[in-house]
Amino acid sequence: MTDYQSILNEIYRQVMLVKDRGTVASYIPELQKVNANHFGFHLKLKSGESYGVGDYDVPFSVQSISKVLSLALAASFKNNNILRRLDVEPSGHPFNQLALLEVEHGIPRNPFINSGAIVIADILVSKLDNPKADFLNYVRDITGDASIDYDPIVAQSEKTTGHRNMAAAHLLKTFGNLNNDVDEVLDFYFHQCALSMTCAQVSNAFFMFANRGKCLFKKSRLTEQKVKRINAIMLTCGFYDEAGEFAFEVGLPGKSGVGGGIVALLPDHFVVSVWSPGLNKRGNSKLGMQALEQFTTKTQLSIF
Ligand SMILES: NC(=O)CC[C@H](N)C(=O)O
Repeated sequence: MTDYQSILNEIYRQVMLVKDRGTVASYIPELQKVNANHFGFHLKLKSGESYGVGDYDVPFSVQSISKVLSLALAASFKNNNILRRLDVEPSGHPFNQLALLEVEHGIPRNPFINSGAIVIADILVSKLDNPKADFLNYVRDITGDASIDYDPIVAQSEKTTGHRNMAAAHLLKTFGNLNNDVDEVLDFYFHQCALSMTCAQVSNAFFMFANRGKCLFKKSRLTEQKVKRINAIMLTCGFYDEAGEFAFEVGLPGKSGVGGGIVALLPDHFVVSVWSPGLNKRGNSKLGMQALEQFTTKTQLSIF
């Protein structure tokens, strides 16, 4: 039997030797205060068994990792019109790029770049009675963990500095691809990104994507077919202009966030979550990518 804990310990030992941990995100001022030396790694097998090393129980700002959960909730509604309002192609550009949105008439390339996630936020604002509370309850529900919450300071920090997202939302509005009030949609989006979760909680939230739509203790609202599709979008678009590199090095569907978290999964096998706040040039966790590459190499478990 594979000794997962020893594999995690070995990865931890190796990443601790790395000198260049990347750069902590600074465009959201509150994120810059996070200590770059954190490192957490958590593995959850389909059987429910869990393994962790380092700071896997320390909460961090999940940022764009939340975009998969908002997509999952939006996709669970009938008549969501998702595929009429955005595409499912990799953008090959940074997550906050605006040029493509203008050229492509307000149809975002995919739900994981910011403009696409803002369209998904618009759908949720339309569908939910109390968008922020209902989305939080959804995340608590799929993880079975009522302690998960937003970090209001991070949300406020992004609200005061998120001019590119404001520009994206206004551009979407001019193309008729944003139905609600721009400020209301962005307030929801900034809170969604400011969810504070540990690696262990992120693994639990993403368990349903590795388990054909079933959460740890209950059925999710997602059909198997929708899970298959969301996993495909994670593989092709989860890392923006580094999606190819992640598939090449790690070989799993996954999603990153500028808080330094990455979650990845092998359908029917496991979910793995890693957190190291230092980012590479493309805004993905530098050590996180390295640790996941080691994990799929050592275990020989990837979709390829
Ligand atoms: N890649 C990310 O994690 C970006 C999320 C961040 N909240 C933003 O909108 O810029």
